[in-house]
Formats: sequence, C-alpha cells, structure tokens
Amino acid sequence: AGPTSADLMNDAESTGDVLSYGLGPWQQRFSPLDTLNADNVSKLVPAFAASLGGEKQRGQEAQPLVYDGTIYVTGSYSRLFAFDARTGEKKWEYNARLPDAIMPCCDVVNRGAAIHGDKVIFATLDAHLIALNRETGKVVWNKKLADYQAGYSATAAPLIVKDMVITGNSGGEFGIIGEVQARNVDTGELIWSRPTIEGHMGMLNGRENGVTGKTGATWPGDMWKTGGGATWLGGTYDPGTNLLFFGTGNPAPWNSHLRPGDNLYTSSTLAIDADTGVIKWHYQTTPHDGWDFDGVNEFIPFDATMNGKPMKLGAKADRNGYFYVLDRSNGKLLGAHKFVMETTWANGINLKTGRPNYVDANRPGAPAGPDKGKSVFASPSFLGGKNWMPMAYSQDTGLFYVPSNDWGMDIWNEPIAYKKGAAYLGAGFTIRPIAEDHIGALRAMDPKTGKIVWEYKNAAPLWGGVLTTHGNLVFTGTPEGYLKAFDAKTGKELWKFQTGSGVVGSPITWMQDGEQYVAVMSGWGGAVPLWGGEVAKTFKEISQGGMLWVFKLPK
Ligand SMILES: O=C(O)c1cc(C(=O)O)c2c(n1)C(=O)C(=O)c1cc(C(=O)O)[nH]c1-2
Ligand SMILES: [Ca+2]
Repeated sequence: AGPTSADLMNDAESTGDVLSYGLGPWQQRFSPLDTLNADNVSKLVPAFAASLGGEKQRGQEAQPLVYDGTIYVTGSYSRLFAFDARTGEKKWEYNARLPDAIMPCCDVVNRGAAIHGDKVIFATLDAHLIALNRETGKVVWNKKLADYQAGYSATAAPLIVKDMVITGNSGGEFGIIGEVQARNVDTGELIWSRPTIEGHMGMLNGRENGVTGKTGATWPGDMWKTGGGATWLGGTYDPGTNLLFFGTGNPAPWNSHLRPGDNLYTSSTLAIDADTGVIKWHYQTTPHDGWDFDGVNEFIPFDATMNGKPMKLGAKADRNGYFYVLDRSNGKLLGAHKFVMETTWANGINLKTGRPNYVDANRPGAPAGPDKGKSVFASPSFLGGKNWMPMAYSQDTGLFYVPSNDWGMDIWNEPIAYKKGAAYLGAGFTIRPIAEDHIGALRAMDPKTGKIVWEYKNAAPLWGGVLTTHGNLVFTGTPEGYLKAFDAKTGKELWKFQTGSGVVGSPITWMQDGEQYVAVMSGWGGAVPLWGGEVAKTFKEISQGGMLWVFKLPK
C-alpha cells in the first residue's frame, strides 16, 4: 500500500528509504547512518548513473526519494522519473508538457516530489499539482493551484502532513499573492488555503477562513492586491506543536519606495496551524524589504539546551545574511548572527525588537526626487547570503552546515506599474564578487553562539543542498561539478567526485541490501546563470547536464 503519513513522520529514523524532502518533517537532512563514515569515505565510488535525457538540459535542483527499490526524482521542465534503485534502469517517466507561456523567474527547476500510499506527487511550472501512480507513472489526479498566465508557478517539493499535501507557490517577481494550500492527498481537493499578504481571505472546507491581516495596515493604498510574498520554497513541519513553517518571499514590486510600511507578511517566517491554516505567529526578517531578500529560507526545528534550559528551537539562515534562532513554539527571537562576509544594509539585528538596524544610506534610492535612480552597493546581493539550497543540522555536532555566498550588487530603482503577467520589479541590478578567492562558502555554524566553527570556500557560488550523517560526514555539491564530502567536526575535505556538470541538487543517503548508498542530481542551472551579472560571465563555461549519480563503497 505504500508509506502512510505516520511513516513520513518517522522518515528521519527509518534508514532503509528516503520518503520526504529533507529526510523527515523537520528537514534536518541528518542521517543516523554511519556505515559510510569519515574513515572510509575516501573509497566511495559510483554504483551507477542515470540520465534524464531530453534535448534541453537545465538546472537539476531536485532531491531524490527512495522507496521499495525505486528512486523517484523530478527533473527540469516539470518531469518526474522512476529508476530502479539497484541498477538505475528507468521504470517510467512523466512529462508535464508545459505551455509555452509559463513564467518561472529563475530557470525551469523543480526541487522534488512527495510520496504517500500508491502515489507520487509533484508541482509544476504551470502551477499544477499532479499525483501519479507510483508503479505506473499514470495520472491519478491533476489540480490547478493558480493561474500561470498571471505569473504563478511552482518549484518546491510538496510536504505531506496528516494525509494532506501542502504546497507553496512562486511568482513574487510578477506581483502574485503568496499562498499555502493544503489538499486531500487521495483526491487533491482543497482543504484550506492561507494567503500571505494582509487583506486576502483564507479558506477552510469550502468556507471563508479569516482575512490575513488588516487591509491598509502595512501597505499603502491598493498595493496589497499585488504584494508578492510567494511561499516558493515550501515548508517544514513540527509534529510536537502541529505547526507548519513557511517562509515568504519578497514584497512586490522590489522598489520599496512605492510601498512604505512593513509590508506584512513578506520576507517572513509564518507558523501555520496544520489543521486550520491559521497563522499562529510570524517573524519578519526583512520588514519593508528593498533588496529582494525573500525570507523563504527553510526554518529547521531542532532541540537544544540554551542558557541551561532545554528548548524547542528553530533556525533559519536568511537570504539577508543573518542566521536566526527562534523559540519555535511562539516565534520569539533568541539569536541573530551574521553568516556572510558583509551585510551593508543593516548593522545587526536588535534582539529586543527583533528588527534590523537599517543603514538607510544603503537602501536603493527613490524613483523620483533628489535620490532619483540612485544606485547603491549592497551586500549580500539579491541572490542572497543563502538562496534556496537547504542547510543541514547534525544532531551529533550540534552544528548547522550552511551553503552560503559572499557577493554584492549595484542596485537602483525605477518606476513601475503592475501589469498582469509582466515582471513587476521597478529595479535594476548587477551582481559582483566581493572576495578575491571565492563566492561560495560552506559554513559550520554553532546556533547557540553564532560562531563559525569551520568554513570551506568555493570559487563558484554554492547552489546545492547539504546532507550530514552520523558517520561524521557533510556532503554538498559545487557548480564546478563535484560532489564533495567533509569531516563534520573539522571541515577537512575527505572525498570528491566529478559528475560532469554543476551539482545544484540535494544529496541523500540510505541503506539497501546491507550497504549505504549516496545519491545526488547533477545538472547546472538555477538563478545564477540567468541573473548572476558579472558572476554569471565568470562561470559561463560550466556544461549543462541531467544525471542522477548513485555511490557506494566497493564490496
Ligand atoms: O519570489 C518568487 O516567487 C521566487 C521564486 C523562485 C523559484 O520558484 O524558484 C526564486 C525566486 N523568487 C528568487 O528570488 C530566487 O533568487 C530564486 C533562485 C531560484 C533557483 O532555483 O535557483 N529560484 C528562485
Ligand atoms: Ca523572489
């Protein structure tokens, strides 16, 4: 019959499969396996590889799933594949056959699927949610999430909680309205929805379920009607508090002078009641964002002792360059630490108010008046101190492994008016490196002190997810084509393998036939080659690809 919702909640402990994005509802990306470890990882070799094929090979950001001898993985252009987990032979392929007019902002990516019972489910770039039969790849149901012609799309892996499939949306660069939807996993019918911008109505079981915030409170005039705040990275779930944690993206348009106010609930983390879709608390990382600092980054629950007290915590490495630690039961800020080289837009975060200490001179200038079109240098760049690529938390070392980037940008504002289905930025920009020797930096961060315990610097921006294991290992990929393994305690590089194209996917590990396997997607793409300015030019020689690589120790 396949995995149940209870099996999914147990995914972090069950090592014979990988049932969910992030390896469990907390998405710590921590595996208790240690058959493969810091002493023997240097011997790791490929077991097999499998191509996604297709004429157009682009950004492969997916995390594979493994269940009952099958690897399920999504590919660019909204495709889903089932491969034999022992041989790599293709079992079936589903291609969503997208309309020409889709409007993804940042490449034709997809980050993964979800499985439940006899179904495997994923979201598409034309904003549909599709459930396929796991064995055959045939469509069981197909639901429209939103209107792609208004700029909506979907790139995140769905999350399954209590027989509901929970999705975010994309389109913040087109003035869409961010939303979280919960649907019946068997039928695809909507159970509840929660918009993220104040003034918009939620739904529960076919009835109206409360307006999200008070109209006009933090947005001028009608700006809330096209306010952005996309939930484009999906969410995490804490069974203990029954809270879903969804980050929200940039306010629309980017030009902040057109929308004075905090612009709730953009660039925030929302804690949402899983049963009703009601917002229980929110924490806004960048109030009145003017730099495209989408706050979508994953909020990872973890338990730790702080100031001598055992606490239910959550951490988020934000696009704006600060690493936040909150009490996950109430959203109270406990710590905020810079994790990148520089944050020119703010001098730290005020722990009492929870607000950034803004450096006003480094906000891009107003579109009219004396500061008209004034360009400023800002760091991090709009692609972030950290973008979509998920960090990992080791329950052994107590450290978060954060895939981060050190870079800045020239950014200026322009006038803009909303037009359905058109880009809604009101800003221009060029990204620039800020260090001689690197852009990417994998950083091991102590969440209690904010101390960076070790770092690995990489020439190209890091754009792949991280995995850590009880074998004292940390895995991540590089645009230069390597999957690398590091010692989790010291950061020493222990192993690398050249996959033939940039690695921007998220690695996984599992036990099969008494051996520990590791798998990752290879295939360069995502936002950097499209939006990276000076940086994109430097790395334009990286080859495209679309391969699943699977590794194990020799027998
Ligand atoms: O506001 C949005 O709706 C939205 C969506 C997405 C997306 O769905 O991939 C990205 C962004 N914004 C974004 O700002 C961004 O830097 C970005 C990078 C990537 C990527 O996959 O490489 N997606 C997105
Ligand atoms: Ca965005």
